[in-house]
Amino acid sequence: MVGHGLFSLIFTKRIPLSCATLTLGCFSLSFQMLESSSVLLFIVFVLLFILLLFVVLIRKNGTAALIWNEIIREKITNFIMNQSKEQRILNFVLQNAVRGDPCSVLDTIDQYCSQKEWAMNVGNEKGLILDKTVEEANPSVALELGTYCGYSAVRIARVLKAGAHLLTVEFNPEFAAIAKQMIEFAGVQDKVKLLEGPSEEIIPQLKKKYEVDTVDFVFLDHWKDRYTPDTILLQVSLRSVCMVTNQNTSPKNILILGAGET
Ligand SMILES: C[S@@+](CC[C@H](N)C(=O)[O-])C[C@H]1O[C@@H](n2cnc3c(N)ncnc32)[C@H](O)[C@@H]1O
Repeated sequence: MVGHGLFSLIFTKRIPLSCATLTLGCFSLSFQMLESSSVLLFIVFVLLFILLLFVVLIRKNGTAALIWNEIIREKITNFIMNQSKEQRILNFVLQNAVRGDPCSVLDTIDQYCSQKEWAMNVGNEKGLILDKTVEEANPSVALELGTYCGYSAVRIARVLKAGAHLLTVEFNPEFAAIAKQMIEFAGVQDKVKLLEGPSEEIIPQLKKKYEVDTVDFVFLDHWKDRYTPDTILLQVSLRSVCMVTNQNTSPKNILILGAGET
């Protein structure tokens, strides 16, 4: 009807042609706008729905929460702050812990990781079992595979007897650099030697390069696919007495923290 009226107006020349073209253009434009705004609205609605689903998933599902926190959120924070999570942990310790006090360093790391960002330290709960196991083994030479930021290295070093020392192995250069600063700040640097490199290369060199004949205590806390091969390597290369791990996928005769003896 509207179209017919417009055409009759144009053909009876009651309005100029350019004006009619403009009116028609306005009509089609507003129709297109209406169409595109409803498409836009639909897209916004779908995105909001996906977001809602994602939030529910993160709250209900541990894996989704881990993916969100460890991959997406952490990458975004790293990008915005131009800094890694491990660097943020170290900075928090440098600003809030007491220099030369290992317990204060451990408490500060625990505080940061429980309140701000989760990190793969052994933590206080398993840490208490680790302390007890080290004290019982009373090692002269202890070995840790997987230093990360140095949390467990500080933990082990602070309960070692006088004259004893810990060798800790880390293949990630960034983590190794952070752990060195953490160990120094905690004041246990005289008891800890950080060996940078993959465990599979370091273990066979322990005897010749680092003059280690026996390790009295081993804490396996690196990637779990290396547990069995590194245990075998340790048995071939050295005499190791007490082995402790943080995971339940380890070889037999190794104490699993929090799970008793296997
Ligand atoms: C679970 S974290 C260690 C946490 C640390 N023990 C603590 O409780 O503070 C595992 C660490 O092992 C290191 N790692 C994994 N495989 C390794 C290997 N084959 N040699 C040396 N380091 C390794 C990783 O880079 C990571 O920093």
